[in-house]
Amino acid sequence: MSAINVTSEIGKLKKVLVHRPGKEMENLMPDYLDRLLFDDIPYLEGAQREHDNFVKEMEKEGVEVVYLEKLATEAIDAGDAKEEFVDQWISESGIVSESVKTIVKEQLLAMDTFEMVLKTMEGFRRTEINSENFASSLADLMESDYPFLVDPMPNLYFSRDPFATMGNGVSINKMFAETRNRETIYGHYIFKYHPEYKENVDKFYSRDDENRIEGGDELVLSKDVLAIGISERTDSRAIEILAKRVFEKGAFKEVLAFDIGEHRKFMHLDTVFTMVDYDKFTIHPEIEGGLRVFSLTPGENGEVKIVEKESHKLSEVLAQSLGLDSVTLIPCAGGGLVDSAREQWNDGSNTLTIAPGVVVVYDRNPITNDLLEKHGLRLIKVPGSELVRGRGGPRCMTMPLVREDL
Ligand SMILES: NC(=[NH2+])NCCC[C@H](N)C(=O)O
Repeated sequence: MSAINVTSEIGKLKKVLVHRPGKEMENLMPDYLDRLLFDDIPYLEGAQREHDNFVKEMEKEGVEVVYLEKLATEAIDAGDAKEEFVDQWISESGIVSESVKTIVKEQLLAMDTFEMVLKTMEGFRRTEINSENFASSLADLMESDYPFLVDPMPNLYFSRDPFATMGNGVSINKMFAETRNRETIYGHYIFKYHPEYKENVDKFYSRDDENRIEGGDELVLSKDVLAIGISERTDSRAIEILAKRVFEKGAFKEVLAFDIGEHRKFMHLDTVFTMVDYDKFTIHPEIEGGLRVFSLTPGENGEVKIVEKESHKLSEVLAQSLGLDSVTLIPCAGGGLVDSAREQWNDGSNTLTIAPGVVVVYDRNPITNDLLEKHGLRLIKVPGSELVRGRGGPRCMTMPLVREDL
């Protein structure tokens, strides 16, 4: 029996993984926001209040919420892998000087495992290491004006992206930017050592794979169909490789690849498209009409057959692949140029469905929310004005581990 079961985007959510924003947020600086994929600096206590409320609302609906930092700690302890983890984290940290590596390793190993996990997420300011204690390398001296020895990982609360569950398996991802690719170490250790997740979980992708793919692009439309965005973050080659592997396992029968172009504002497919009911989707109007969609299905001799869909109308493609007479696409903020741009930017289309027709949304997108309610959806509206400064919404902040089958 696998600890992972995710055969749709809308089946009743039973167990979900999140990360509570931590001190990594207090290592965001205006000069380095681009490097860390942020557009503003959240207020940590406000973001934590909003995140705690988000978790409470899911728990009120009967969802078991587990935290990445806790699962990673349990996995590292279960595998007696603290030094292995620290060595790997240091090798990916960007620290150049051997003496600094030694000092940082000693500091981390002196902490209890949970504290160590949180510190690896937070990063190290240069001032945390007494400069007299280490012989600087030339590289260190050249970088002395950069205030961090090790960058923080402020995007970790977007637990949707570093790995993605699908069927009874997982895609541990290779991510677009270095700042986020480092995040995948936690999922790697969970699926390597955690007693609940180290066995009976199919591994469809690995952080050691070459081509990039991120969980915001990976949607489980049904027990048979995956939708994956070709985007700023996900390479078409990665989709082909993943499709071949899920087909080999008999896990899915079709992968729909949506070409959404390479745009920061549409960084992932789930920023412009999410499933909210058996036959209803939120959509950003800019992708509704002329989207190139490719259907990947099992071919001869284990190959993948790829066909470009003739129709560029998403509604037709979805109805056909999901075996529905028709689907309803609900445009973000009603589709108006100004309103939909404003509300998509604040993740009006990035909804989390916790049961068919029951959807968690940010309260700050009133036009989209009103439209969703008019389509008969029950909304759970949560504040997110600090959380959204990282450009992510309720779907971004969650990774389903168990959903009931439909
Ligand atoms: N699934 C999502 N839409 N995730 C949003 C991630 C936002 C994050 N700042 C990034 O650029 O990666």
